[in-house]
Amino acid sequence: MKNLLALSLKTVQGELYVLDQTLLPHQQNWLHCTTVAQMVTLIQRLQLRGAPAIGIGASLLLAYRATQGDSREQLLQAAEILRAARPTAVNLMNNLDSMIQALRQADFADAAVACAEALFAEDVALCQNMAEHGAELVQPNERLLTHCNTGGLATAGVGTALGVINLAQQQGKTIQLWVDETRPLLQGGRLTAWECQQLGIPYQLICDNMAGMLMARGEVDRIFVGADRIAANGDFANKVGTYSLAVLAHYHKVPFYVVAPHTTIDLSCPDGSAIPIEQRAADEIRGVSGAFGQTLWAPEQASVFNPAFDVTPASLVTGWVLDTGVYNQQQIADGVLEHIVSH
Ligand SMILES: CSC[C@H]1O[C@H](OP(=O)(O)O)[C@H](O)[C@@H]1O
Repeated sequence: MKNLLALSLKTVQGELYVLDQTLLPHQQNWLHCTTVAQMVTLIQRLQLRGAPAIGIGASLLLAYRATQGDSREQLLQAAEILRAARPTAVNLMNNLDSMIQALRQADFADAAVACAEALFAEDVALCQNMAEHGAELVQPNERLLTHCNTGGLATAGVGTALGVINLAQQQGKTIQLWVDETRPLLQGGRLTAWECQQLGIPYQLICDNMAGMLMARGEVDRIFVGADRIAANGDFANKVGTYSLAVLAHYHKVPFYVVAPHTTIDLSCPDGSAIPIEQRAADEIRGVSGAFGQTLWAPEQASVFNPAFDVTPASLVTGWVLDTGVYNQQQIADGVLEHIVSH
């Protein structure tokens, strides 16, 4: 395997390493990943997270196993196990389906390595294309808002929504960014804040429940979020809290954009109701770290509802920023997503 370098993934002399995102921003700990079970755990614990990144990480692990002499049958079984690691982000399934096709070739080991490397390179290019299309929407001095983490940590390239925001900043548009902390795992407060500090993006961290009052005060000009799966009608699943943001944006007439590569589109989902939503452990919500280093716990007996994602209907979306361009509701209703996926 080639040496590959992304913010949360790298291959060095044929070995695969994953940056443990649960320890960011305070520790940068690269984990050497050699087994399927290890990769499944990394994905399920969100040590490796972000729709594109988990698809690429799983594919690179499969390619690594191929270089270690695993048989085609072992690799096909591994692909099915990896494919089921998390249920919502369709990039995982799409990428592994490409790997499964490669494993059906006669020279399956070389084909698997080539496929994983191609998926990595593809995502780098898709991220750049999304950034360029999306940054054109941003006007100078706008106050932008984003939810969760959609930067380099979540992809192989510059990111999706945060890639758009970063390029607008690089173009000298002097934007400001409101960063939703994104309860319960603080992908915004820990990861987007960390990326913004490295990128020099001026940001202010807010609790998710503050976005509404900022919009009411006219302090949000445009919102960019990512996606884990986009249905054929343009509905999409993204980190929980996205739907609430979209409703508030609609009410306050704030332009609301979803940014995703075409590898996030799933035409087998006719609308958002068909998107499987991952349910996660109760303790992710029951436990909150206090300001003095202690953990504040809700009652152990507390019954908890902890969906990792929610679904935003296309009717609340101003535009879809994809690697192929920016699309409005009419274009989505006219079936542009099917055209994009089939070409
Ligand atoms: C470009 S990442 C897309 C998406 O993935 C994140 O979910 P998670 O942190 O659970 O992997 C979040 O929904 C991002 O918007």
